[in-house]
Amino acid sequence: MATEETGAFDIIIVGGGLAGCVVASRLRQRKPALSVLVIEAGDDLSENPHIYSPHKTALLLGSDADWKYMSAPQTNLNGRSVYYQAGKGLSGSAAVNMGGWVRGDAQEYDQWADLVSDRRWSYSGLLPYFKRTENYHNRHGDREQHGFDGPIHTSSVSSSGRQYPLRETTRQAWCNVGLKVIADANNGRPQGVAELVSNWRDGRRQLTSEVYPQDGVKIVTNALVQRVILDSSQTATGVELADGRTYSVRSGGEVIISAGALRTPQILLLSGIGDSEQLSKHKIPALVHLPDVGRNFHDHLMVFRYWKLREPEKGVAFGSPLFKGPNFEKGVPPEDWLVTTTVSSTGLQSALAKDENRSDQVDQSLADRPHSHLELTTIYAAFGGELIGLNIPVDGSAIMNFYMGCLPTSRGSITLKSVDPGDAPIIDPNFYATEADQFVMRAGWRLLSRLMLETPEGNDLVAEEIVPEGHRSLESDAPDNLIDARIRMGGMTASHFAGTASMGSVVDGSLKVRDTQGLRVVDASVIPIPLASHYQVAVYAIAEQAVDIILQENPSL
Ligand SMILES: Cc1cc2nc3c(=O)[nH]c(=O)nc-3n(C[C@H](O)[C@H](O)[C@H](O)COP(=O)(O)OP(=O)(O)OC[C@H]3O[C@@H](n4cnc5c(N)ncnc54)[C@H](O)[C@@H]3O)c2cc1C
Repeated sequence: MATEETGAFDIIIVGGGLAGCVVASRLRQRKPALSVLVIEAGDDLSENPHIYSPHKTALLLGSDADWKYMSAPQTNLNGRSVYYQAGKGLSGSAAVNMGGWVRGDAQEYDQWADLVSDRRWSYSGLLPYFKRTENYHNRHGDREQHGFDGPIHTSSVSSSGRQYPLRETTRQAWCNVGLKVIADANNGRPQGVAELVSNWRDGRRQLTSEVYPQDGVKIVTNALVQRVILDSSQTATGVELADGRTYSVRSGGEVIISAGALRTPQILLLSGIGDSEQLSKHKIPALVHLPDVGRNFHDHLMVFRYWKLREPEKGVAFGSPLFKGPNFEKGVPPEDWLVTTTVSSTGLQSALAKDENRSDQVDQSLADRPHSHLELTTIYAAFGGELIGLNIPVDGSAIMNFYMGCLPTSRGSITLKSVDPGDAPIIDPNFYATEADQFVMRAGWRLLSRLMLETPEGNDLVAEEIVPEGHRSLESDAPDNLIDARIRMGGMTASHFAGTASMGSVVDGSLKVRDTQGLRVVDASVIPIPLASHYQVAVYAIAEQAVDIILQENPSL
């Protein structure tokens, strides 16, 4: 039975994740008189013993701080379902993430702004907000590009004092495959070999709910929001929880959905906002027909490869008793360089042309200049091999590569499984569905083969590739079908899910849900196209800009 909680708030935020905590904090800092309510499905995670330490991050997988989703079977990944970790609790996925601080390439932000005809979302439009979040580790860094008094302290491998034995070897190997070292990849021009930057601060996670103080914000945890309540003029008047409790916003106030890209579309749909056909299938009254809710789901597909070291006794990888010391506790994963690069434009053009025969939504501009299509790294550890049937001992005898396609053209969806908000939605990233994505991922595979098998440094370092049963090591000239087989076998999410309440179709440039009043979405759902970034940086900036927009555009607050 519905029970109404007393008092009407100025602002109700659904989801106390990364974006929700930023918006709540900044609104109260700017206007202390505002009454702000945050409703979060999970716990306050600040007491969780595994949250703060980089080396305990792996223990959060499958814990109470993880929603523990499985995707729909992926046709193009051998029918496998992919595990989707997502943060559940205050600070959301920022409480469980790896801490990579990767702003991405200005080109995609500019394309986003073009798509929605709103320069606020271009790279230069977002730059003040990237800077507002950031407390950049290099005091001599570029002041045009970096912030030095924001709440999030960044650190690079060297600024944190980490010293890995393979630093010079891996740097040289990347140079030998034709890539250049750059001093700063977080200035909108990331292509090259750059030191990994993260937001571990002296080896400790900066929990969003702490570094963005929640003073004066009313926070309700362990409370699952079922739907937004709309009145007859489609104005948001409050929210209803799965247990029947309701909370109201005062006239002129706002409901902000910040439940993340997997759950925000579910809440919209359960509120009667979405594709009327899907809503009628679930007998939900269709209040606002917005067919794109839950569509345009994009995510980065990532793949690991493993290498047996020639001289494991040298202690260059995690697991060896020689690989230790406080420097190794200041961040994860153990690696020096993050590499961003493009692919051959002629190859990509012909892949895009093949896709065009099947769909009219192919973005040919992806091949018109050198976009940041690939991100790659060498990690001085070997984990996650079980996924492809490998049992690699954690004894320092192996290292691995990670790589991901940054600008996928495959699009998936989030749809309702049922009307029960406790049921996870159907998560279908539709990975590896296009020729363009296959071309890019094969190019990444081949680049790693060159790096590890065809450079002097790789040859000195590596005895052989550790391959799943029935497969062989694949050199850079291996045929497409053999590379595909390995990608289909091991591909998984890089946890950069977005796009399910996209700007331009579901929300407008001011983050307002179309054809409604007093309702916005502020989280990764609004990102309309893939970015060559790790999304926490983008979401911090989106949330910071959202606060300016809300306060500028809503005179009643
Ligand atoms: C395992 C993992 C590793 C990652 N690594 C990195 C990285 O190294 N670098 C990087 O930049 N990015 C990384 N990311 C991505 C980054 O953390 C996310 O993009 C970012 O947190 C998204 O912010 P958000 O506000 O959209 O959603 P979230 O931070 O996920 O917040 C959503 C919140 O809403 C809550 N919620 C959901 N449904 C409801 C409901 N019905 N009622 C009430 N509350 C609800 C959730 O519990 C959650 O707290 C990673 C993500 C994951 C999952």
